[in-house]
Amino acid sequence: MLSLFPAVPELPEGFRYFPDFISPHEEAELLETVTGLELHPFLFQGFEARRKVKSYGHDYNFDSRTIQKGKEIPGGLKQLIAKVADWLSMAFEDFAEVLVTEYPPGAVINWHRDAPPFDVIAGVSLLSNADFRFRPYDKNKRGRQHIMRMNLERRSLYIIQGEARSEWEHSIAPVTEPRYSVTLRTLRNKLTH
Ligand SMILES: O=C(O)CCC(=O)C(=O)O
Ligand SMILES: [Fe+2]
Repeated sequence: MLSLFPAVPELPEGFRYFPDFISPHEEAELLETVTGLELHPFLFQGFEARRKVKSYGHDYNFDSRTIQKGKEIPGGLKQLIAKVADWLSMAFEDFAEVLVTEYPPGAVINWHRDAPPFDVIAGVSLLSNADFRFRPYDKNKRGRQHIMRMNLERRSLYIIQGEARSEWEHSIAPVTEPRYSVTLRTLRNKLTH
């Protein structure tokens, strides 16, 4: 049963985790959609990461640090977006950006906070589990004991907002099996175009 009570109370404030947010059938349908998309290696300051991405709705450019209107959201993702919006009592349109990421075996996402223009982050995991980590953003508060780890299960949903968004960074350790994620993000300030 899905419940609004956080399943992982010891993780940072503002992080919520809901295992089995989608059914195996919904996961299979989403996998059909995401494996049919043309993803490209994530590029940052000329460095090519092993994970592949594609964003829809709006695009954040990491080099110019600006946000622009992007590609149309694929039909096969719309039901998921509606389900997440419903679950959070938000509107479909609140999710300005939809990011699809593919992690081939060995791929990671390094320590980061998501880009400043975004506000709430919702992540759905597909195909395999991941070793998801948090550490304080403030270097002075960091130590080995401050890394919090959790097993992010396939078909789960997580939400990052509040302190988990502003005071903590997150990362994913090298995956051992292929994994996909669909990340939905709201904007801090509504765009005028
Ligand atoms: O794959 C995930 O669930 C995490 C993705 C992520 O942290 C990001 O794209 O900012
Ligand atoms: Fe992130």
